[in-house]
Amino acid sequence: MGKRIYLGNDTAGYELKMKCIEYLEGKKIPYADCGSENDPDIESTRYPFFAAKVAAAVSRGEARCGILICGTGIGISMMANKFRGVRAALCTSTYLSKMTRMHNDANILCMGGKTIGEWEALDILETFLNTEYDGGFHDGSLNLIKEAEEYMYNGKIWEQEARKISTGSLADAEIFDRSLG
Ligand SMILES: O=C(CO)[C@H](O)[C@H](O)COP(=O)(O)O
Repeated sequence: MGKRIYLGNDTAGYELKMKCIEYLEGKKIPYADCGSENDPDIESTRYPFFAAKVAAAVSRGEARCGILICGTGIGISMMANKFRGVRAALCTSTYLSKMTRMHNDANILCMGGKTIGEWEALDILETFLNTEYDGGFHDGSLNLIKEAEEYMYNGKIWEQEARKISTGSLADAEIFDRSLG
């Protein structure tokens, strides 16, 4: 069996996650449901726990990709992006879903259970799963993100390398330096 798609949600994302699971089952795509379950007897679940389960699996290379759903998709994407190697993208349209695969090689799709309808969400999901990363020019940008991760995790100085990757002029490099503070 190939790698599974990992799904996670909070209470507000539960219904849409179940629709995504129906879709995956219909297509016989293997998945792992990391919760939360919808238990009316407990208070609302907290999205960071479920984002962490999915993001850790993606970060370790155990998952094909992730799907995370909270009310808006915002909080759950914020948490997922704390994990090394995770590129979680909040998508509200099929266009964004296509672009984030082609340009960002996003490995977690985030959606808002309260902000989009079922059919739009499934179209976004299908596009996410069926769009390949373009590579080429975009590798340079992803390398900069990786360098920033090394800096955050290992304290490596990455500015010089980032400047080399930058194809811009000296003026661009100066703007880049300023943005690093
Ligand atoms: O969207 C979210 C985070 O970005 C959460 O789903 C939302 O904050 C949960 O709120 P509630 O428990 O009132 O549904």
